[in-house]
Amino acid sequence: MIQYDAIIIGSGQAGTPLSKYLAKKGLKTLLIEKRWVGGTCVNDGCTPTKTMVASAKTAWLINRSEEMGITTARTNVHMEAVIARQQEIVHKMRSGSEKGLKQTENLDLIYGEASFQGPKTVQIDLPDGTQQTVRAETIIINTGLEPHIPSISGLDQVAYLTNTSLLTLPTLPKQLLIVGSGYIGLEFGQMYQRFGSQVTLLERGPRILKKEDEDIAESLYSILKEEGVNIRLNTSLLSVEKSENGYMATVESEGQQSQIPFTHLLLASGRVPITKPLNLKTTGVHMDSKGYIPVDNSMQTNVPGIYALGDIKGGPAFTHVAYDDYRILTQVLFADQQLQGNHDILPYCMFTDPQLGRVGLNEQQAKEKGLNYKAVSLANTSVARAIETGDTRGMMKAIVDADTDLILGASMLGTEGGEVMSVVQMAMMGGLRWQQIAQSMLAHPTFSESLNNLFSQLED
Ligand SMILES: Cc1cc2nc3c(=O)[nH]c(=O)nc-3n(C[C@H](O)[C@H](O)[C@H](O)COP(=O)(O)OP(=O)(O)OC[C@H]3O[C@@H](n4cnc5c(N)ncnc54)[C@H](O)[C@@H]3O)c2cc1C
Ligand SMILES: NC(=O)c1ccc[n+]([C@@H]2O[C@H](COP(=O)([O-])OP(=O)(O)OC[C@H]3O[C@@H](n4cnc5c(N)ncnc54)[C@H](O)[C@@H]3O)[C@@H](O)[C@H]2O)c1
Repeated sequence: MIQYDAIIIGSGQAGTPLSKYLAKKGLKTLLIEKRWVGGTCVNDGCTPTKTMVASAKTAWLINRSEEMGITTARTNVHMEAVIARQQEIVHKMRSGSEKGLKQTENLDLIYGEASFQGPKTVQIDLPDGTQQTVRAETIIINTGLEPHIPSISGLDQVAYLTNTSLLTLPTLPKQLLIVGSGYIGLEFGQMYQRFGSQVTLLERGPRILKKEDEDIAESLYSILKEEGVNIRLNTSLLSVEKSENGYMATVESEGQQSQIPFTHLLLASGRVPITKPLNLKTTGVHMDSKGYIPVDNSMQTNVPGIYALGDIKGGPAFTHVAYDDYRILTQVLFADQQLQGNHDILPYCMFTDPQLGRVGLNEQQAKEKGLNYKAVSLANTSVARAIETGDTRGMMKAIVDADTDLILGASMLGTEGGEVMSVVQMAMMGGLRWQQIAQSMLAHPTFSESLNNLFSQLED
């Protein structure tokens, strides 16, 4: 049995940089990965989807080029080339990351599935069918999430897709049925509608984006409808079966059953923690009812020496949160500090087009918290940069504290909404009051310049 100082299970957005950091600090470190280095983000999350969103935007821009005074020949989408471009970028990032790990002194990378045999002992099931056992005083779990597969009658008869398998499908689905209208459903749904599929999104709730403000969700809903995405709200998928030309779905909406034909099915109804294979019962590490591993402010589980980072610990599931967990743990282990991620001003961005950049509180959260707030919004039809660049869809919205004038949060639904949101995030981090943004000189004509107009409405 090989003894290490630290073992990291899962090469995700926290585990990968952490393994290099620990090894550089002189700890004999082992990183165990069952699939691909880089985890979800690099391989079947952020990188491939945003690469394909860019291809889909190109198709969309070409299709409306006449509005900008340019005519082109008919648009042809070559799915094989779109997928090849995406895979090339993914492989480049993955192999760059793998090379960096392999070149790090004091660091071993072993491909295989890890499971605990005790609080300090881990077994690795290697790809050749053999096992290896390793030990360490410090063990970090960074195993992430996987797609939730809902129990739907007839699903075993359908070669359904997930966010992983759709990324290597070389053909364009004719009729793509998507279960779930969360980030994954919306990003893929719009992307494939733009590539030329007829997309139907099923959402069992009464609206898309239930965690976002209703006016923001409504604005994005209209944008997607306008592009031809068929969104069925209050609708649950009951069963699927083979039909003459593909498949048939039976759905229920407000007590009524109806049928939807489809050629491909994407399951995007949420993601679940990968904890089962870890055999945590041998460690005494607690899981919650959904299988997430709760941690304290120092990222430690209830068992001393076992830590959990990234999506597996529950809470917001984003790459930058996992990376922040890595930063926090390095402070805890080497600077003896108990830092806490500042999730009050948590930023995130959904990469539909237009993007939805979000930071801090939205109006419904401010209401739920009973805060004394003011909300202000600006349609992008009033944003000079949006008019000039030919895309006035969406809106800007901000929430401020009515007592302190500090900015509580923003929702930026618009072209480069993520970038404009980041400007507001910096203002929040710096403790600026809304008047300072309303009266500051911002470069003309940028999207961010319209923050002047957004916040100056509060002067009335
Ligand atoms: C389609 C999609 C798009 C996304 N887009 C964005 C985005 O634009 N922006 C954003 O911020 N976030 C995005 N996310 C979320 C983001 O990918 C995750 O939040 C992030 O990857 C979480 O990182 P992590 O470190 O927790 O784990 P992961 O990146 O999920 O890595 C976990 C790793 O652990 C490995 N593993 C699991 N069990 C074992 C085991 N027993 N033994 C060994 N290895 C194991 C897995 O194979 C995996 O490589 C997206 C997610 C998806 C699915
Ligand atoms: N741009 C980004 O940052 C980005 C992009 C993609 C994913 N992600 C991360 O991945 C996580 C998972 O995304 P997701 O979209 O899979 O999950 P989600 O939980 O965000 O959304 C799932 C949706 O499916 C609906 N649903 C669930 N079961 C259903 C059913 N049987 N029939 C109809 N609707 C059903 C839910 O009501 C919900 O609206 C996100 O929370 C996010 O953190 C981030």
